[in-house]
Amino acid sequence: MTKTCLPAWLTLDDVSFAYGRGPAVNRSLNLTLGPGIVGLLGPNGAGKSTLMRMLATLARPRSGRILWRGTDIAREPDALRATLGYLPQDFGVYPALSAREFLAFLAAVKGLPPRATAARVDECLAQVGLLDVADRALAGYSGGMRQRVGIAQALLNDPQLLVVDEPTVGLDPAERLRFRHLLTELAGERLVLLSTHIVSDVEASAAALVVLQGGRVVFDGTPQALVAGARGRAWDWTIAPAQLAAARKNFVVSQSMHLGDSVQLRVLGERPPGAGAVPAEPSLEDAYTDLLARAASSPRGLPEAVA
Ligand SMILES: Nc1ncnc2c1ncn2[C@@H]1O[C@H](COP(=O)(O)OP(=O)(O)OP(=O)(O)O)[C@@H](O)[C@H]1O
Repeated sequence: MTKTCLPAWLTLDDVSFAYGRGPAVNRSLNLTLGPGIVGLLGPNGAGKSTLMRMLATLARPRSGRILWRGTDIAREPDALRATLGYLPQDFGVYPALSAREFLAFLAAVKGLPPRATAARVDECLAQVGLLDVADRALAGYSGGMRQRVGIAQALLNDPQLLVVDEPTVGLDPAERLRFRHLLTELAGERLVLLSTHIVSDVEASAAALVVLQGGRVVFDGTPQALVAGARGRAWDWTIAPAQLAAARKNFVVSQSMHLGDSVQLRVLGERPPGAGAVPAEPSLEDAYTDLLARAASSPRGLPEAVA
């Protein structure tokens, strides 16, 4: 996927982007991605959507190059567009249309050959599990079903690069799970770039993670490597409820659970937070929380251990 995996399908070479005055993506963006699911994690405002818009050829980097299989997409955007599927964060549907009508419309917009459209639309609806309800008006679809329509439209041209921007926002847990399974099924020989700020969205499926913060890549590697970076820095600590506010203020707390008259915390940091704290095995969520805290406190935004 990133760094270690070949072949390199998508390469970002010193990419930067700015809206007006402030940089949204800094000059140092360098990534090499291959097929499989790549989770793009980062807090709000990290630059995930901006990066995805550049990959979808909707925004041009201010500097640097994005290469799709060796071709600079700024010079030859069609090389990528022909094989790109994109589900934007703000994907909207025409509520009066059925899924089948809506996809047929988008197939025409995308220039699919008219004779092949009906069959391809049904294939895509089947892939996302919506064939049975294909003739129902989209107004009656749940949020999760609408997102699956979004994936179906992104699949119309059988893309090699599928860019999916925060697809699970607003979905209930069952729909979220179903959506994750769907992306795993679709990955195969595609590069699926899935952006989210929810670690569990990518925990089970992504073989590679890229973490952005403040427009910089602060981690690029496997989930296992991210967890390894937090080993020795996670502590379980049981305190009285009255100490909770101070603990939150003074330490990086990734989890807290009230147990009767005490509170059990998972704290991240170099040293034990206090008496009675015991070492713990960090989860991916812990490692991500730790990474963001370290990146935020580092002057260059890059923690030494993961740079
Ligand atoms: N159209 C715009 N004009 C000006 N600034 C923008 C615009 N879109 C985004 N930004 C700024 O660029 C930075 C990166 O935003 P971006 O939407 O790419 O982040 P994100 O990681 O996708 O965040 P979120 O999870 O909230 O969508 C932020 O500081 C944001 O305020």
